[in-house]
Amino acid sequence: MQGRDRPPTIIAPSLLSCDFGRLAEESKRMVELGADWLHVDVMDGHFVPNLTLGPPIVQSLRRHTPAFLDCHLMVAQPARWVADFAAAGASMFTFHLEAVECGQAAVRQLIGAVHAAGMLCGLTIKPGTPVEQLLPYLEAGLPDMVLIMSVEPGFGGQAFQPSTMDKVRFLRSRFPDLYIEVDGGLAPSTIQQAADAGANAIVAGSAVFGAPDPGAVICQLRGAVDAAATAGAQQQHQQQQPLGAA
Ligand SMILES: O=C(CO)[C@@H](O)[C@H](O)COP(=O)(O)O
Ligand SMILES: [Fe+2]
Repeated sequence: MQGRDRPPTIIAPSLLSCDFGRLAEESKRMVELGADWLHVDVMDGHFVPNLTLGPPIVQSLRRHTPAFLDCHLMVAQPARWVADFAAAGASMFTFHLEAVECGQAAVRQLIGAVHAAGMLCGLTIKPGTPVEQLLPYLEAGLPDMVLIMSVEPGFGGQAFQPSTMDKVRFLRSRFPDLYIEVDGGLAPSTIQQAADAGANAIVAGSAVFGAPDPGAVICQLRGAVDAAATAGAQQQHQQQQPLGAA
């Protein structure tokens, strides 16, 4: 997914905030309202203190939608689940760096296994994990995406942590073409901070599903990210002009 240009704006409603009894309809509705991806939060009650869904539900959902399923694995031992998520039809398999206990070699091996299984691979970190821990993998061009958590993983509806945007700024300045996703507390009231920091992929659960007009919220989130990307590109262009050029 890496090229020379800044990656496209992606809005990914988090299905964690939908009515799970109507998962297929809600997924279709989000795509019709302009969602680019569907964000699927997988929690195991161990890595995080909450329990959600696993491969059988992803497989059922896949029968109802061709949408990009952006699976965020908040699980211990993510390597155990690669084959099952691939078979279920997951598009992106994003795992937590904190969940891999055996060091850099194990992380590299897991990224390779995700790719070999036919999925894109994302790497994610909690708010307390230093962003530098991602660098060995990014410098080697291994993950397709980085997910910067802007809340402690485990629950929807938490308050956005603005300090986590420093990590996004840091990554965007070094990797202009990297897919950088942010997740947690994103809403019309907080999107500007994520957009200005350089995030291109936005996960939003409660702000979208809790809104009277979810389509308008998707549109607002997209507008803020697009505008910040355009402003950033203009600034870069001006900086590249020789002194005295118009
Ligand atoms: O991964 C998570 C929570 O752990 C998220 O994907 C949440 O589902 C986002 O929900 P909001 O903060 O947008 O309500
Ligand atoms: Fe998530």
